[in-house]
Amino acid sequence: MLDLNAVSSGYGETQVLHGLSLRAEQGRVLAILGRNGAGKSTTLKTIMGLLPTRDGAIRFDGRAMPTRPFDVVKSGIAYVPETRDIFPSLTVRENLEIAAARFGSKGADWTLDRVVDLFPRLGERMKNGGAELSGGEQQMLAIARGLLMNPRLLILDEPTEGLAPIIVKLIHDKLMDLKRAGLSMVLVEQNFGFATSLADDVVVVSKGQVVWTGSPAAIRADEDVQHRWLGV
Ligand SMILES: Nc1ncnc2c1ncn2[C@@H]1O[C@H](COP(=O)(O)OP(=O)(O)OP(=O)(O)O)[C@@H](O)[C@H]1O
Repeated sequence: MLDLNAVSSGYGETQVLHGLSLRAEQGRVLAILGRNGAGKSTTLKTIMGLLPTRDGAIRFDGRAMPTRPFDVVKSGIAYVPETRDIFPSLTVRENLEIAAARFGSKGADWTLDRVVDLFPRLGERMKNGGAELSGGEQQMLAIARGLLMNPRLLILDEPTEGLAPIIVKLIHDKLMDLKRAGLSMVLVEQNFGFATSLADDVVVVSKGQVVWTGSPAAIRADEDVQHRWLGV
């Protein structure tokens, strides 16, 4: 579904990805793991067109990925950034409506009602401003907004960062529901247990390259790999 072939990218003079290759398969969850600074977020930003691909190629469903972020989203990829990026001065409803109006389509699968069914808490907070939400509620809103873009692939950067264990479990269960419903996902996550229990496939990134590929069961069983590449 999504293919990165020897992709290089970075910030100004700093090259961060050095020929990174990976594949995310249709209907599966791919977890990208690695230490801080390995290049995981940079990989996601490059996929989304927020950073230009300097070398190599990205393909989505066999076609060259568009270069503008707007066109990447239009092609069917929604991105939930680490910073969540909700509009703090708009209400929950307005945050959702903007996403639906900009990227939704008539007869689309995901509607306001459906994301509120998934996250009832958001239904209770519809009139609250983005800035009034807890971290967990902001994450729910960021995911709901992504879904309203009706993606074929949902990309999440550290969805559990800074959240209390009970909210981490809630987010886990919701993402599991989405996975069971057949949604393809790419997940960057520091929480090893969270990532390996959701994922079907795992890649480990170090210094801007993929250094290990395998199944969640294989990496859970391999303390050497965990120690060497994740510092677990
Ligand atoms: N805006 C930026 N300008 C310059 N360098 C950056 C920028 N953002 C990240 N970097 C550098 O790129 C490298 C990879 O960062 P990246 O955010 O992709 O790491 P990561 O694997 O996602 O880790 P983390 O969990 O810390 O986010 C790091 O060395 C980082 O300092």
